[in-house]
Formats: sequence, C-alpha cells, structure tokens
Amino acid sequence: MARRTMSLLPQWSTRVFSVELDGAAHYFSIQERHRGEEAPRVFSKVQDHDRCYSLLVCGGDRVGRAKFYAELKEKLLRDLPPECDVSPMSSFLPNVKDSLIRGYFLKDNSGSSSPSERLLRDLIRRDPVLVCSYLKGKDGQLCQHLWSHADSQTVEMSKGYYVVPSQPPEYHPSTLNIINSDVFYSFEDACEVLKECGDIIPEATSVMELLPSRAPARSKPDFPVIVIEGLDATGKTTLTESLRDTLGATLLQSPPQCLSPLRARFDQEPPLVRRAFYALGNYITAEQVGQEGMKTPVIVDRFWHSTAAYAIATAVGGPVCNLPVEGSEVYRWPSDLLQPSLVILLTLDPEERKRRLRDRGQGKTEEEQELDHNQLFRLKVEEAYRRIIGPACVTVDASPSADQVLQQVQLLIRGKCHL
Ligand SMILES: Nc1ncnc2c1ncn2[C@@H]1O[C@H](COP(=O)(O)OP(=O)(O)OP(=O)(O)O)[C@@H](O)[C@H]1O
Ligand SMILES: Nc1ccn([C@@H]2O[C@H](COP(=O)(O)O)[C@@H](O)[C@H]2O)c(=O)n1
Repeated sequence: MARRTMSLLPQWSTRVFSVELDGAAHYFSIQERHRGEEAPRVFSKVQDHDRCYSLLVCGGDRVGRAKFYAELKEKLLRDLPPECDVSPMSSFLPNVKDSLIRGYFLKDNSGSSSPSERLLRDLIRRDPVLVCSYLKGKDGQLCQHLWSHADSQTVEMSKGYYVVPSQPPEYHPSTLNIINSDVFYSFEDACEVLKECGDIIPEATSVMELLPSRAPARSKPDFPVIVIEGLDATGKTTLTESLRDTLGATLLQSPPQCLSPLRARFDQEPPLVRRAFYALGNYITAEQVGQEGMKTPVIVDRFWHSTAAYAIATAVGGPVCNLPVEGSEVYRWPSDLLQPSLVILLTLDPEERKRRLRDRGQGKTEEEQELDHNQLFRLKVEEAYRRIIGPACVTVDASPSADQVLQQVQLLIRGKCHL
C-alpha cells in the first residue's frame, strides 16, 4: 500500500466521511465498537440489498492524484454496471486544513457484486486508491470494511467499523484544501506545480520558459494601474478599450497574450494544474504592468480577483453559504504580486448578461456555460470577488449604456487615482 495511504490509517477513526446523495450531503464517521443502542440510518436512500463501496484517491504525488481523480469518474461510469450509482464523496479531519481526500461512493443495486468488486480489485492493485465496502453487521448495523492490498496481489478485508451519522462540520470540507491546491499565494508555490508536471505535460516547460525568473518587484509604477473585473459579457472588453482610448493608457490582460496558445491545453487539466497556470499568468502580466506603468496609465482586463474567485467558486461545492467566511485567509492578496491602484468589478443582472451573451453569439468555454446554467456557481463567483481584499474591488453596475458605464468608472478613477 502506498506510503500516504498507510499514514492515513492511524487517524482513520477520527475522520469524517461526506457523501453527496440526491443533492444532499450525508456525513458519517466510524467507531470500533457498537454502543448498543440502535444508530439512526446514515443513508435513507440505501436499500438493504444495495452493495455500497467508497473509493478515496490518496496515494502517489499530487499531480498524479489530481489527474487520476479527474479520470476516475469517467472510468467508473464507463466500466461499472448501469445499475451502479456513482456519487462524489470525501473524507476529512473536521476543520483541519489540507486533510481532505476526494473520491466516489458507489451504490450498486445490480444484484451481483462481481463486476463492481472485480473493477475495485483491479483499481486497488494499480492505482492510488483506498477502497472500502459497506455491509450490514451481525446486529444489522452498517459496517465499513477497509480493503487492503497484500503483496500476493489479493485483497483482504479488515474487521468492520460501525458507521454512525455525524454532524456537518463548521467549515465545509471542500474549503479545507483550497490553499495551494486551487489558489496559490506566491509565485514559488504556483511554479512548483508546473515543475512537478513537466514530465507529463510538456507544455508546462513552455510556460516556465515564458516566466520571469522570480516574482517581479512589487514597487508601484509611476502611473496608476486599473483592473477591470467581472463575469463574462459584463462589458470588460468594451470598457477597457474605451478607457485605453480616453486615458491614453496601455491595455494589458491576464492571462497575457503570450500564454494564449497554451491556454486551451491547461483548461483541460484538473484544477491543481489549471489554477497554477492562471496564477502564473498574473505574474507575467505584473511584469508587463511594471514596465508599461512607468510610461502611461495601465488598464488590465482581469487579474488576480478572477483567478482566485473562479478557483474558489469551483472548489467549493453547494450554495454560497459553504464559501469560506468573509475575512478568511483564502481571500488575501498574494504577498509577492503587484497591487493595482483600483479594481473595478462590473456586475450585471443575469438576464441582461444572458442577452448580451446571446447577441454576441460567440462560442463559450465550459466554465462560461457553467455560469450560464448554474445560478449557484455564478453567485459564488460574484461573492468571492467581493470578499477578496488587498485591494478590494469597487462594484459598478454595468447595466446602463456603455457610455454611462465609462463615465461612472472615469469618476471613480479621478477620485482614486487623480487622473
Ligand atoms: N454597457 C453596455 N450596454 C449594452 N451592451 C454592452 C455594454 N457593454 C458591452 N456590451 C455588449 O455586450 C457584449 C459583451 O461585452 P464585452 O465583450 O465587452 O464583455 P466582456 O466582459 O469582455 O466579455 P468576456 O469576458 O466574455 O470577454 C458585447 O456584445 C458588447 O458590445
Ligand atoms: N486572470 C485570470 C483570467 C481568467 N481566468 C480564468 O479564465 C476564465 C475566464 O476568462 P475569459 O477570458 O473567458 O473571460 C475563467 O474561467 C477563469 O477561471 C483566471 O483564472 N484568471
């Protein structure tokens, strides 16, 4: 068994498990002894004849784990019998940072355990997974059996642990691993991820070649630096181009143009790699801002707020209340990244945004489509934008005409940057 898997076992009984079944999170923990009283059922939707299994991805290096987790769902949906439901699951130590392990929960009502168990045996032999099965104990209570893989390539079952319901934790489990998995707070931390994937993603080396050798100096350029943020189709391009023309400013963007040919490649990667790519794009843009900002005002189309807000909203499952609380360290500005003089967040009524998207008629990225049909995701991105500090963003209603929005933003710039 992989070293990381072994190291989990001593704390196994202090872990909480979370399974998303029928749109709701079910939390449970395990205990060695049955306390005698009848424990309430953890999964009301699991029938007596269902066979249940959990798979947690927890061995190997972090890039391998992230890639394997992304591929695992496809593999399970493809290779398991159609009567088998696959739901997201995780295991964590309540409120302990970096303790989250992700995986899937399988509920098989095909009546035969053989195909699922064959697949799981195969996975446990070859891949970084920890497998458990859930069976009724002698007293009728649900027991978790942790599988282990012995040298002889056979699978043994441990003694059962009783499954008991658990209270939802104070912090949503999906917030525990955000730092350095979804959001990176230094140039070094984001670079480390790309270095680690150089062998499996050749394009990572191309990105490294475009990076400055270290985080560009944070010293303020002579001229103001104004960042325009907002969801897609809120009018960023329209506004940034007008500001460039009216202020005689240089217009830059993050990710910078030099990363455009590599962007689609990194958009296919799991969050760890994808978010590190976008984080690094900000440092290339910061270097350009440092140079141009000595000559003219600089307008930047998307910067750090976009990188962090989308990453946080994607990582955190469920409704807005699951986001890390306002003031959490997750919303802080990276200590080595240039701070703009002003960040404007354009907001728009969802119906008007959809109308503008339709009128524009361009193809949409997967994340844009997600924003479109997933109201929860859109609310989480907007709320995360608002919670980021160092600088915080100033919200501007983008529903008036393009000219009126421009005037409103010019007023703010005059007030804050004396331009
Ligand atoms: N204030 C406005 N009123 C009406 N339409 C607008 C306004 N601003 C922009 N538009 C139109 O809305 C559409 C989206 O605008 P724009 O491309 O500037 O948004 P964006 O935020 O840059 O989008 P993306 O992030 O997807 O590139 C365009 O067709 C644009 O002409
Ligand atoms: N600084 C940035 C800019 C963008 N992103 C990610 O890209 C997507 C939105 O960009 P568009 O060019 O399509 O408007 C969005 O999905 C962000 O995840 C980023 O992370 N950082």
